[in-house]
Amino acid sequence: MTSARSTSVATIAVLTVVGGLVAYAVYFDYKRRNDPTFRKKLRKCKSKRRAEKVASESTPDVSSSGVPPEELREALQQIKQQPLPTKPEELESLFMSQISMGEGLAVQGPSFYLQSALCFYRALSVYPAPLELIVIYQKTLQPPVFEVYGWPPWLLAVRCYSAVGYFQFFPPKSCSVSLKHSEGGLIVTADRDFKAGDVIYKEYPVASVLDPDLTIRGTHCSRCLRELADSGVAAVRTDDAFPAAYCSEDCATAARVQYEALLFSLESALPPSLNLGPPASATAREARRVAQEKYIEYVQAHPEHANASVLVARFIARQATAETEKLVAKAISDDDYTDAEGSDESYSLEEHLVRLRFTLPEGAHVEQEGTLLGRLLEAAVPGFDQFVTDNRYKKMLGFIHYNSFGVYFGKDGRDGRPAAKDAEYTRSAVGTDRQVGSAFYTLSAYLPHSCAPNVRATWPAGNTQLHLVAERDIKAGEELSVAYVRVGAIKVPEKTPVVCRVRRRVELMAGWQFDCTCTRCKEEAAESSA
Ligand SMILES: C[S@@+](CC[C@H](N)C(=O)[O-])C[C@H]1O[C@@H](n2cnc3c(N)ncnc32)[C@H](O)[C@@H]1O
Repeated sequence: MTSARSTSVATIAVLTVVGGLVAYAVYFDYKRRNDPTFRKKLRKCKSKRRAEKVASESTPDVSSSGVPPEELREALQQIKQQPLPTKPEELESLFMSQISMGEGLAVQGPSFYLQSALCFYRALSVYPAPLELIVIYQKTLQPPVFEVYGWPPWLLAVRCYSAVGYFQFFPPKSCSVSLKHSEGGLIVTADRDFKAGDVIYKEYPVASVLDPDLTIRGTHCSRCLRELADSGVAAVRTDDAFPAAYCSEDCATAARVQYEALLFSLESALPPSLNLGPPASATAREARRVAQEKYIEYVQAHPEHANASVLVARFIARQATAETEKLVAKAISDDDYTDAEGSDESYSLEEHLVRLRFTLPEGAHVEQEGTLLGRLLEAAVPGFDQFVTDNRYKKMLGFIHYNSFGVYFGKDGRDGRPAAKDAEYTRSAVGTDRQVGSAFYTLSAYLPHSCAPNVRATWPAGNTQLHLVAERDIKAGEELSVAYVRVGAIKVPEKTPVVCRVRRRVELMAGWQFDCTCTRCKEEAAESSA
């Protein structure tokens, strides 16, 4: 694959095949081999882009198309409102017709560029891997058509949702559970019988973060949260803006590839092989450093959502880099989406959030934090700030905060976690105050709470790999539930069941704003009123 990346044409062909982008790959390859005009156009575009790149000293002006932004926005809005087909064959046919119409319009001259670009945009919106398609567009379309979008490629990529069915691919069959619609929303059910103690599935988080006190002490891996004394290798430390120590070269590389390079380093946020722009100037690098410093200072001074804030930043970065990972050789294994085997990523990462419940965090603090994160990302990839609007940031924080797990090791977790003034709740069967850090898991996020849960999230590997273990025998089709809070005694047993019940319910209300309706709560309420 590496050698194939030496020419754009080969890159495109390889990328499309690697990504499983059959429709366009077949179309593109067919045209490339059989259509001399297309080949000529491709060569012309390539040399023009090369000449432009050499001539250009600064970041290209992405809104140089001459199309007024309002007109463009309105046109895109209209496209978004058009209903999309649901069947794969209809989507494919829509995709092909838009591509072909877009190409037809593009060759008719500048007055058709907007219409042509809109066709390509519509094709993009039904495409499962938008960034790959954008790269193909960039390499094949005439620059004015490409640039008429007025947005840089990354921004477009993360804006586009896959229209291909999420439930078709998620959760992966190997997890042995299903997501089902029920009256109360989505539930997770067992695909087969399990015995007490069985591991139902294993899952790595999309984003994880070490607790602030451990980050400062540098005792645990910043990515997999493993205790460094346990890892048997010297910690790999980085000089990046955000303090980080890693248990291994693998973890350090994975963190770098997935989020660190984009968020907290001064290196290019885009893999060089994507060739998406000139290198950043010294001024741009300094602006980036300042933006990172300001964001970090702000997050550290506002501990209310300290872990969730970093998780959101890492999630956003992960979302962007996940798309590019498909384009470049992977430096890490494939196992950080749902389980150790990886999953079929025919949907965008953000689709994992949109079906979950969330609370909307309020206050100027959240807005300010979103703005600072937007500026940090903008300094790394121009245009990215438009993606992190106040409202959007608030929602993402709400999703992640509401659905994250507290990662703890051993039976009862750790002692001595500093008490926070405003507790940041995470789901934890031993209590948030015994965790080493927080993590967001795409599949486990769907698990509801029960005070008598039938499954338990455990971390027996001493890192963020979650093992979902059956607490008792489970029948196929049974709904799975975990404890979001401590439901039994840990070290200090509560004196009476009533005290225990009240504490659980208070914590659930404070952390997740719901009144627990589980069978145990109902039974205990009936007993105490009898
Ligand atoms: C992640 S969701 C659980 C899956 C959920 N059925 C859904 O629609 O996504 C968590 C939400 O489910 C509801 N929930 C979970 N456990 C509950 C419980 N024990 N009692 C009442 N509501 C619960 C609450 O509204 C909570 O906000």
